[in-house]
Amino acid sequence: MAQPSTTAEKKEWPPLVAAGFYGVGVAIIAIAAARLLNIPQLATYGLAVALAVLLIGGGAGYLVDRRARPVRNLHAALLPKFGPEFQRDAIKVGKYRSGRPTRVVIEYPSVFNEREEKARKEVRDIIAARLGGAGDATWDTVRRRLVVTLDNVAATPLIHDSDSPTTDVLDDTPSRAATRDRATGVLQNVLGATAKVDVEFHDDGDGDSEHLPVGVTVRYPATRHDVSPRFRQAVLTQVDSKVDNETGAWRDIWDLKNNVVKFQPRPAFPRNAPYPLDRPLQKNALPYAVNENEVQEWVLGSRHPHKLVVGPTGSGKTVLIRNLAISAAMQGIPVVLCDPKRIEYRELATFPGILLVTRIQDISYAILQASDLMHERYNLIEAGLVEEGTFNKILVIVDEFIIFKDLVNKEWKAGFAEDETGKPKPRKGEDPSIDALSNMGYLARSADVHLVIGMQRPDAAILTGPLRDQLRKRTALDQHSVETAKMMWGDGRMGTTLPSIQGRGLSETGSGPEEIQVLRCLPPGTKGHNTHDAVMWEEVTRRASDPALWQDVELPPFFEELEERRLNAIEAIKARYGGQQLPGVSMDKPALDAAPEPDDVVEEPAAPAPGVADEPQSTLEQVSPYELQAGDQIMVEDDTGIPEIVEVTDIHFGAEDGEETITVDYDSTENSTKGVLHLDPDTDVDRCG
Ligand SMILES: Nc1ncnc2c1ncn2[C@@H]1O[C@H](COP(=O)(O)OP(=O)(O)OP(=O)(O)O)[C@@H](O)[C@H]1O
Repeated sequence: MAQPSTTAEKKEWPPLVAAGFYGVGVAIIAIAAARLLNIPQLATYGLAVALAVLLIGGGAGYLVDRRARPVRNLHAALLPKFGPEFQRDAIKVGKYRSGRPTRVVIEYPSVFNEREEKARKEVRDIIAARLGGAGDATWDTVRRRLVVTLDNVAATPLIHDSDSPTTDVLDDTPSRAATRDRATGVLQNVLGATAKVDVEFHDDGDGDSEHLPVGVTVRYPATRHDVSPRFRQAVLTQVDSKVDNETGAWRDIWDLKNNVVKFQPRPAFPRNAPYPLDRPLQKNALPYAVNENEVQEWVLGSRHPHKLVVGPTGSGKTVLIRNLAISAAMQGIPVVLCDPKRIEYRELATFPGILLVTRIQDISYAILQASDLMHERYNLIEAGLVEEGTFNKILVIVDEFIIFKDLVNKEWKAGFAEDETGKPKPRKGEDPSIDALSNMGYLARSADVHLVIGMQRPDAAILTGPLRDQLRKRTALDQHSVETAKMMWGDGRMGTTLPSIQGRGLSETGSGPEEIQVLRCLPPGTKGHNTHDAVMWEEVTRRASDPALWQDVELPPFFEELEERRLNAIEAIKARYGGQQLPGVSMDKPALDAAPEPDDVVEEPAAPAPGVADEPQSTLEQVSPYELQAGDQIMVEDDTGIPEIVEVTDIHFGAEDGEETITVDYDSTENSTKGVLHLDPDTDVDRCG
């Protein structure tokens, strides 16, 4: 229904009637003049002129009217779309062929939203129906002008936005037309209303998939945003989420010079990407994943000095960090691998070049030692004895950083410092290793010390603190929460549509965050380990064991010291359990037995080691120091951080400077020594049940 016009329309007479009025007028004037002037011939001439006016004026008027009629009809039909502001003179016909318009320029009012594909299509359809023929519509959004060029011999009245492939559009089935509209709408929304979207389908596509596109090409108006990886990722996310294809995902290929982006169905991403043993390792490059096209490596250097790995339990974080550790070891780069969860990297305990540190105090010590080494290297550079960047590289990995920080700070606060008089006093602040680690973030790169920080979820202290810029080489595994996406990539949409596949995530690849699959290299004893993994692990171990690799590498002295502590701690534990090894824990080199394929692997509950299950197990319970009694067995750590069980012989309660004090005398059964322990009244103690 046409809306009523606010401007009064002029009454227009049909051309013949109007010419008749003029003719009669001329005849009346001629007759009147003949009578008045008494010249009878005037009436004869006048009637002849009136007849001529009637015939010529009527004919010409009819022709003019015939030309103007389509425009008039078009105006009436477009009025509901463009609103009352839209005047008839806003439609100008540039060219006619055989009396029908072939080029029309329409100036549309500002109320019309040409960004909506649906609205544009309605306008195009009206023009096609009123003017007939097929053609192009070009929208000039700045001047609010629509230029339509028509080939009015075409049988099917259809107008498409310019640059769309006319023949394809004409061949579209309704479902393909719907896909084309959808893709066009989605892409014009993000790349501008004048973006030209060309959607391709299989020539012979039929059945359920006939409407699924096999390619989309977009020519978009020049924009400064397209150089931003984040913008490009956002465009891809839109297409991925809103336009279907056969593989379920798209890849984007940008031609920034020509403002063109092509989308192609992305081949299914591999669930398993074996560690590329055939590929020669580039110097200081640690392979860890594949993106869609190639192996991703972290090149230890000043561009990306340190790496952050985020992944919830079971996402494949351990596998990724293990890849980094073994890649480094295979190049003769010593690795300090700190694992506060203690059992994630057991198989690396015997791996050449890798120092596995699992006890909280040892991890703190290892970090402080690495920090000292870094400062020592600075001394050497400053003294002109060694050139910057020429030391042996060292990789320091702290997995489960948040857990470590929490535990080490608890222990720090539970300990005592001495005041000026030598009396114990509570410690304040954080364990020194936390500060040392933060300083290493800034300084370590020049000393060829590189850090890997692993954690289950992004930690604001790391990602907003001073380490942030040093940790640009990031990987986040698993489908992201909005929070993770924001903290890791500054965009709450990134990674939120990732499939939940072990080892799948987003990684900073140099051209922005990209989807990756972590390389598979599973040692014996890990879930899913099969015969291929066994062969691979044997080869990886063989390569890292090459003596030529290590002959010029000087391992820092704390490597030996901490390794000895670890072995001593294990021996102490074995001794406590009568020399029996705990179920599932093996310090021996793993046997490379044939194992089932990954899909068939069913986790068997670990069988208890012979003898162990039958023996009464000691359990630890946390009790307040006030509950302790003489004769209780409690767990303490010696000066080097090795845990041992001791027997309480006496307890003294007192007060100093208004603060309660608790002192415990004990006997160490393992070392046959006596000792004294100062306990914090608010901190629980591990008592053996
Ligand atoms: N990239 C991968 N390729 C093949 N399998 C993988 C991959 N990543 C993980 N897996 C499988 O998932 C299991 C668990 O992975 P991983 O131990 O790395 O998890 P996680 O994130 O460290 O979790 P948690 O902290 O609980 O140990 C592996 O033992 C392996 O079977």
